Amino acid sequence: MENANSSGLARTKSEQLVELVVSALKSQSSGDSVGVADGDGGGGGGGSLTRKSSWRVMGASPSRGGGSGSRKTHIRKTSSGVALSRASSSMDFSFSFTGFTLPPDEVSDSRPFSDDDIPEDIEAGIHKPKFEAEPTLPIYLKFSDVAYKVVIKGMTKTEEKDILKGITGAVNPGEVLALMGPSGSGKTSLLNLIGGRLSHPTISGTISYNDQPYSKCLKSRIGFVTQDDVLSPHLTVKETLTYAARLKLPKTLTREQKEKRALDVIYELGLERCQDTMIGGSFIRGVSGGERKRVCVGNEIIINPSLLFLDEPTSGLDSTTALKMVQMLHDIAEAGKTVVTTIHQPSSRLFHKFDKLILLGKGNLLYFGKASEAMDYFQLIGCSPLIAMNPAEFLLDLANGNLNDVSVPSELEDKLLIGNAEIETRNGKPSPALVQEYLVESYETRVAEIEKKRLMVPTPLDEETKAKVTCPKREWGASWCEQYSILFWRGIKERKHDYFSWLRITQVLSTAVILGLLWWQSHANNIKGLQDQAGLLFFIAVFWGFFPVFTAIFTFPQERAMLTKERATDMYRLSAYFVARITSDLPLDLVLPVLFLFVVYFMAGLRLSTGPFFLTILTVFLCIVAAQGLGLAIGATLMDLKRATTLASVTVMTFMLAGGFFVKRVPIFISWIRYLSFNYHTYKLLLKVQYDHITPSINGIRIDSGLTEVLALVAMVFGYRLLAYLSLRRMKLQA
Ligand SMILES: Nc1ncnc2c1ncn2[C@@H]1O[C@H](COP(=O)(O)OP(=O)(O)OP(=O)(O)O)[C@@H](O)[C@H]1O
Repeated sequence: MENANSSGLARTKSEQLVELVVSALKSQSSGDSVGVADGDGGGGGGGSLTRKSSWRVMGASPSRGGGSGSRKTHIRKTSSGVALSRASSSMDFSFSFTGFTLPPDEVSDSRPFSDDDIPEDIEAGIHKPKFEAEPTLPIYLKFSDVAYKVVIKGMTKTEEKDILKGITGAVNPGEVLALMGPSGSGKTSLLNLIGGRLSHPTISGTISYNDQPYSKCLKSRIGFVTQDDVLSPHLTVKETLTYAARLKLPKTLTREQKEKRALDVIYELGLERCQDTMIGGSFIRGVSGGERKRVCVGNEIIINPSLLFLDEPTSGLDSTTALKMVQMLHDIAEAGKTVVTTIHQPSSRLFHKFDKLILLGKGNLLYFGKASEAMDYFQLIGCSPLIAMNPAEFLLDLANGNLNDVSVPSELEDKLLIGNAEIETRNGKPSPALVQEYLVESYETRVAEIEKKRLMVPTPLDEETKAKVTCPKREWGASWCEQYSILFWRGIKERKHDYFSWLRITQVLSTAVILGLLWWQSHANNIKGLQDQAGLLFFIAVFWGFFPVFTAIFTFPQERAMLTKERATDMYRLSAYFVARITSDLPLDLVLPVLFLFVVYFMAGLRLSTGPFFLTILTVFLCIVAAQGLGLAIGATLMDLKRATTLASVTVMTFMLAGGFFVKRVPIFISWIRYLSFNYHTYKLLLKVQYDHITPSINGIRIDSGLTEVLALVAMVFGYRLLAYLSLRRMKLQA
């Protein structure tokens, strides 16, 4: 093993410190981080951040990038202590809110990277200049007797289901609270409730933040990492975090400071090597699962939150990566944050990283207290493992009511002796329901009251600090114009892949060539030729009415999860998002029709003059933008792709039939429908552009000034979009 002394780069700090670290390394056989307190640093109980120096001493392997077999020693000093880790075997990233540090030079290599890779700059032992992070408000979270039920409407009857039944708990700054329990026990519901994400008339109990109720301004102090990683697949790690920083961080910071904060987070989370790699998704190879999770965490910690909630941050990760993740949460808490996380089946090493634990079973509270004391508590009530067991496995077995390899409490044994078949399972153990009942009762009689009394003790903060969790109005990180500009460019980056896909270009160009060949050098100098060309113009009006509708209906249903997540943290105004979304589509949407018309116009020999050519392009643009509006409105109103595509196909077909080409004599009671059809207005405008110098009417359609058609299309452009916007607003209220 190499140690710090072997690195020439590490000799810039005092020999004493290096010795201290080396001895710590020797004593550390597990590979976990070792923190050596320097003064009163470590705990973070008070929660406020102090300015700290931050430097790292790295025992680098001789070659940058490191041989696969080499072990690397990481030493980090902060004023709160010296942190050391051996990255090859364990932690290759750690979090320190002891002050953001300058990131290394950008690493050009963007290959997908393994979680075990060690960032080159860390190996090189570059000294990081200190960064001043604003201290965060310490938040004491308490919740008492929290209950939540839902009404489930069945085919025949409606019944109430208790999701949470009187849950009590608390977590302080500097602590990590783990919510554990079997699947469906209510962990996510509890997390959403205490994270201010769930409001429902059936919720009862009290939840307080520094003894104050939830207020909207807490949103900017809370980070919430959801179970599903909602990220844009086409953005790189760096882009994702930079956009988040620019939108979320306060207006008082400059753009450069915000971008630097994003780089600091990348550095703190050990994401340097993949910062230029796309996030990826189902169809695009991107970063690894562990990196993805870290990006999600980065997205939330970028605002330097006081309270961090995480829903299953370790799900889908291997045990080493999961341990790194939990170690990181531990580091975040140590910097004075309050961390609450749900966890499924932690390894025993991971279990011991939690300060407090809540064990849930079918919505009941089975244990709340120090994680380290959970085993003692269950031993006290007569449930001890009979074989060596991972504590988490033991607790989950209990929460499931499974007493295999666990001693049966005497109280339950007595009940079994009475010989009631309903309470006994085949292997002679008490039934899960009976075990659950016993555990709930034991907790209620032995612990619950004491814990509730403890919660009554006021938070150790002065009134002014406590009041900081309430505020009259919310603050945006950026002005409306900045939000618009950031979201506009983000939209362009996200979707440029879709728009310029070769498939789409081939589709449009091949249609154009086929049309050009079918109408090759057609002439409008006789009635038959005129009618033929009118057919082509009608097809153009239908083609460019059809495509935009069917691409636009996907817009909001596909972005719903992202929009809900980002709006939940007040990242931007809905209006800024909406305007950015619809305008960022425009330049890209207008390129393809220009290509299309260049091919068709000249191959088909339409009116060869500059004015009509550009007016044709303008007419098609107007048609596209109006049709897009319809697609956006349908998508935003229904928010369900199946229903949206069904409605869109019926509407588009109706508009096409009412477009004035197929039926000339429409019954009066239904003839109004043509005025709703953008195909009709586009067709009329195209006829005007091509033939107003030849004839006053074609196929029974009168050619007039064209003003009505332009006004109708403009009204559709704005009207449909307004409808879409209002539907999104309504969706937000429901979310
Ligand atoms: N809105 C709801 N309507 C109906 N049932 C609900 C609702 N919300 C939660 N539930 C039910 O409540 C129970 C707890 O759900 P929750 O998601 O909180 O569990 P969990 O412990 O987080 O599960 P997992 O570990 O599988 O994610 C589940 O049985 C779930 O089906």
